[in-house]
Amino acid sequence: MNTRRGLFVSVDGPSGVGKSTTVRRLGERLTAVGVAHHLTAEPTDSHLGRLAYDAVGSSSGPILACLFAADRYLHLERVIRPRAAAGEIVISDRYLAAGLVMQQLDGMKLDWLRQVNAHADPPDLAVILTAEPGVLAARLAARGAKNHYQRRPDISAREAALYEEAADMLAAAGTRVLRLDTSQQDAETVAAIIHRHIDQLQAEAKPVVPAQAREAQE
Ligand SMILES: Nc1ncnc2c1ncn2[C@@H]1O[C@H](COP(=O)(O)OP(=O)(O)OP(=O)(O)O)[C@@H](O)[C@H]1O
Ligand SMILES: Cc1cn([C@H]2C[C@H](O)[C@@H](COP(=O)(O)O)O2)c(=O)[nH]c1=O
Repeated sequence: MNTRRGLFVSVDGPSGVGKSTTVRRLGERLTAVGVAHHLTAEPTDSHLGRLAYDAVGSSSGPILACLFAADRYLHLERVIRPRAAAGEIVISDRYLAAGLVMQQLDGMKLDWLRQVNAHADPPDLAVILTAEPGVLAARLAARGAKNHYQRRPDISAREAALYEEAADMLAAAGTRVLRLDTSQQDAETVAAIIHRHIDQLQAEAKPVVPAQAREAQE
């Protein structure tokens, strides 16, 4: 029986900073040491996630904010909460911070975005990947833009500043935030740092005591 407590870790950060690459590397590391985990992402591949994804570029800020938040709530109900409760390490490529940042680029105010997302569980660890704007722009150019946000000329500096602000806000609200500057560190090194923090969080968490063992102790 798995007696370790599950954890929910989100990985966010500006366009092209390396979220997907880092999450994949982290998954490989956890697999190598036999830790039960689940890699997931937002938008999800549910009907709501597809609706949100397809609306990017053609819908206004309020519509996008509500669609992405609805997908987030479904993600929590169907994937994040049940899997973490079953003892898995759930790692999401984009989560709440994306909702607080991307829709500001669509003209929405941060306070309103917080309210729309008020019922989204805080992650046990919110990783915010950062890099110098010049590095971000170079990574985006090398990989290629995937959406209309990434084709804006000043996107890297603007997003980097908004993620800093979102990280401050999450930390002030009591969420454990890990900011990692990836400008000089490859994805493997970044994944190894996150892995160490996950180990630390698990060591701090009380193990789940199965009911029978608890009764025997009492
Ligand atoms: N730590 C790193 N150092 C250098 N290059 C990296 C690092 N992490 C990722 N990359 C490279 O940067 C590019 C963007 O990476 P990736 O697609 O993982 O970013 P992303 O943040 O998931 O992008 P998006 O915001 O579009 O979802 C890729 O070419 C990837 O190989
Ligand atoms: C969670 C979330 C996502 N978005 C946008 C940002 C991108 O355009 C896509 C995600 O695609 P990627 O492959 O991860 O780059 O969705 C958003 O606007 N708001 C959100 O909350």
